[in-house]
Amino acid sequence: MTDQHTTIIAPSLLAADFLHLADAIQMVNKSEADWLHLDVMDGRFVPNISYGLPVIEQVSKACKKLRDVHLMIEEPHLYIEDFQKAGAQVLTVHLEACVHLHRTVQQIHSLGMKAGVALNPHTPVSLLVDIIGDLDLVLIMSVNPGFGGQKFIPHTLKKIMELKSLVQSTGSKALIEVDGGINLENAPAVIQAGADVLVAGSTVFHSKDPKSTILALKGQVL
Ligand SMILES: O=C(CO)[C@H](O)[C@H](O)COP(=O)(O)O
Ligand SMILES: [Fe+2]
Repeated sequence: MTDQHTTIIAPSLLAADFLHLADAIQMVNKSEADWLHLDVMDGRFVPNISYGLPVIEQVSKACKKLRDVHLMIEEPHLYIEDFQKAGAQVLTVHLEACVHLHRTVQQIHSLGMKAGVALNPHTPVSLLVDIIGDLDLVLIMSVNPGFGGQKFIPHTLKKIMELKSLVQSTGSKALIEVDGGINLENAPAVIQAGADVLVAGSTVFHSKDPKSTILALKGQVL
């Protein structure tokens, strides 16, 4: 999607203190984070409900970083324009939730957003062969979607490598984003496997010094 040499860090607001969202956004604005990751859960595609359009609209007004919206919802095609109006800049839908994935990607692009497709841990990378050329981003779920604070599933490292080969062999511009259970211990291996973007919720927002943790995730210790 963009020429970049350092890893993009996208803190996930899911792990922030919801009573003090403004503080969390100011921290992200002042940090070396590149994006803000926003997780939308509908209680149907995943067994949890997070936050939705009104929250993203307000967050977008205050957030100076790129808004990376991860839709864990059924029938996401019904809400593409709503999320664009709320301030989404990258909009990621789950392959498992889309019957007409190509049409949904076209819809996202027609509204001026970057389009991402997310894969659950059990969904093979090979299912992307006929869509990879149209994507700006692929999100590899490294936990089962629905909750923050879960443990990284090790076999997803192999999927990141498979996706990297697919991206390189097809000349796709898609960035590889990895989401779930990322911490300071596993981040180097995830980057080594081919990740361009690391999502980190608990590791950033539950740390004593979130700004330093963001730098450390990038491999630049303060
Ligand atoms: O999509 C998600 C969960 O479905 C979140 O982005 C992810 O879990 C981030 O949280 P953590 O870094 O705490 O695992
Ligand atoms: Fe996410």
